[in-house]
Amino acid sequence: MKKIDRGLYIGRFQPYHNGHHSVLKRISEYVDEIIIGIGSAQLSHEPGNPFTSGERIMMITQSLDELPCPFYVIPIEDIQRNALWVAHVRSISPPFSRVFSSNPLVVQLFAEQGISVESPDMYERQSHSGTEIRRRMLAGENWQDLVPKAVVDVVEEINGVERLTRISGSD
Ligand SMILES: Nc1ncnc2c1ncn2[C@@H]1O[C@H](COP(=O)(O)OP(=O)(O)OP(=O)(O)O)[C@@H](O)[C@H]1O
Ligand SMILES: NC(=O)c1ccc[n+]([C@@H]2O[C@H](COP(=O)(O)O)[C@@H](O)[C@H]2O)c1
Repeated sequence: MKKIDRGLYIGRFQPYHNGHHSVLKRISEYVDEIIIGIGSAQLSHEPGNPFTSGERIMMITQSLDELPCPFYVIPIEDIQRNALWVAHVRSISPPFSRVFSSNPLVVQLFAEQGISVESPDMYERQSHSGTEIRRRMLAGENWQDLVPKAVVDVVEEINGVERLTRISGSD
């Protein structure tokens, strides 16, 4: 049976931005397939987590139409027990042999289960973070240049900036 080198990349993607996009394009050069795990999938309509998992799936899928390897996007809800989280992820994900994340808790939890985690280099981190993009959306500043065009289209389709403004009590 052929062993497929499948990598798991986890994030909240609130929203998906050019930093995530550059990491995924880089990873796709050396794994056979990629699983993109949408963390905190149950959260939406909060200032720090404005978009639903379905909306995040649209952002990611539409941005990655030219990725050179197959990819899967799966929602992963949080659970109350960190010690069981890796088993939870494995129970719902396609099988994977490695993980990509820079989140220290994610790195620790997978390492404790004997799964190596690679932390890809950051891409222009000062501007390319979900926090900065949400701040710019609220401030009426340019956020569109920090995300793939497909993400701009999805945010427009769902009136995402208006939603974020309302739930942040900023209008
Ligand atoms: N600019 C970037 N370049 C490369 N990787 C990034 C960048 N920003 C975030 N990541 C990584 O992407 C993964 C998912 O992160 P996440 O979706 O929380 O993005 P974030 O920009 O850090 O969001 P937030 O600011 O909302 O916490 C994490 O491993 C994180 O380290
Ligand atoms: N106990 C848990 O449910 C648990 C533990 C570790 C990470 N996570 C999730 O993994 C994701 C990690 O993504 P970030 O790197 O974007 O923070 C987050 O959604 C976080 O909530 C969940």
